Amino acid sequence: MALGFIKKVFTFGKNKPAEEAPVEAEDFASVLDAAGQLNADEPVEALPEATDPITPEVIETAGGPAEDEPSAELVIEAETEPAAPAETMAVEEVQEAGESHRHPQPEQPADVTHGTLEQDDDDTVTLPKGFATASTLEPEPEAPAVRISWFQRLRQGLARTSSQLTGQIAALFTKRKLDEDTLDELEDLLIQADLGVETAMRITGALSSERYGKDVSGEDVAAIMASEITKVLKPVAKPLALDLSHKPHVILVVGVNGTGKTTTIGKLAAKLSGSGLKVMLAAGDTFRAAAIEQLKIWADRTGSTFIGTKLGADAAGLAYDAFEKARAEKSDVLIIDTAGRLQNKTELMAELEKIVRVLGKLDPDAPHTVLQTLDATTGQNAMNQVEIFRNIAGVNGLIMTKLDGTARGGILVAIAAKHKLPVYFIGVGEGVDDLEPFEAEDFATAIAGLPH
Ligand SMILES: Nc1nc2c(ncn2[C@@H]2O[C@H](COP(=O)(O)OP(=O)(O)OP(=O)(O)O)[C@@H](O)[C@H]2O)c(=O)[nH]1
Repeated sequence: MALGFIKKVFTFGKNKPAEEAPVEAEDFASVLDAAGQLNADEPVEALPEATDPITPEVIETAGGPAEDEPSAELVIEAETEPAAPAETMAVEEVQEAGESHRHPQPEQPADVTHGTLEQDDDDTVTLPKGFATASTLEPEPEAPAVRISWFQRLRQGLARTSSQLTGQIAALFTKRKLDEDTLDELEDLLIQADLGVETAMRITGALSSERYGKDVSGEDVAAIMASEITKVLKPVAKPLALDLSHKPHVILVVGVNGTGKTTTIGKLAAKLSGSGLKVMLAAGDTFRAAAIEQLKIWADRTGSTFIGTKLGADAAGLAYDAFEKARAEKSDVLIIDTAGRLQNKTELMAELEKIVRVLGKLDPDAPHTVLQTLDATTGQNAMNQVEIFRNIAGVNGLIMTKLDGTARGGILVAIAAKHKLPVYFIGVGEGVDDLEPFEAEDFATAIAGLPH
């Protein structure tokens, strides 16, 4: 099916199996330390300066309201389990030496099927698990070994959040009948765990209607909590829909500095390029040399094309140049990194608005996805950040990072309840494969400390 005639849409997520790595581990080792971070001693080649395609003083409203639902024409098709990006293996190898918290890529069962996407030149692209093309609504086949392995990692990541919560709940419900006092105390606990007032009330309401006046155990509460949290999360747990008829589908990544933008872009690029898609990464955070260099390293290690500019250059100009270059080179996906200096909100707003506006000059629908990264460890701040970036840049999807090792994972539930924006992926580590599609039930079960 030629892309020129049929709008190809596929969705994106889930883990991939490991396979051969054509890139040598030492290629990464030379520029990255064991945590996958930039080795400052390693030089990065000089970058061309971007031109400014528009006059900066004309500031229009950017983005528009965030969309809660992807377009109805985004249809999902059966998919197959793809080959893992080569970089995944190489990074694992690099990490083996020094990082005990890294998890090996799970073994892929032999019977997992593959998603394919025919390109213009009749080449067939094998999509990673979690991607789909447009001609079928078939659910993706289960891959039990991968799911179990992923759930264990998720539980491990959310252990601090769940053990704090379940420990307090268990203490509260030791030999107590469910009455108004215990319900009030439970509500306070749930709110303190960052789950949000709305979800806390949902849980106590459900518990009250099922068990009022009866003996209640911590396990009973956990089961009801998991069920109610699943209901809150299900509507936002969506795959990232890519419309490849755009060539490139432009993803603008926004968020406060340090929330994991660059790392997440690298992880996404690894998934996409690993499935055979042509990916370009644009270093739109022109304020920090390290951010530019870090993105270049991610481009190299994921086999993506890199475009950057000089420090302090116009980010919108870079975005414009990147879009033109990605188009000329027929890239499938262009991912643009941005600065996230909330310290100067006016400047940040002007910059992001301008990026959105110049991209719109080349394609009125661009950026096709505006993705915000949120750092789970910041708790309620993450909630406020969605408010801000949604207004500034028209955020229409979220990725929550650093869910590993935080006691504040509950904030994802509060954000889902309030903003109702799709949550595409969650980050549970710094490694290239530590990004997983967001699954409502898995997350709710893990946070409630229940077995899968
Ligand atoms: N533990 C953990 N660390 C993460 C995760 N995602 C990103 N990080 C780390 O968070 C730090 C900041 O990540 P960056 O990708 O540089 O964040 P950024 O938003 O691009 O920040 P700036 O470059 O300052 O704009 C790095 O040390 C990452 O390795 C995650 O899911 N878990």
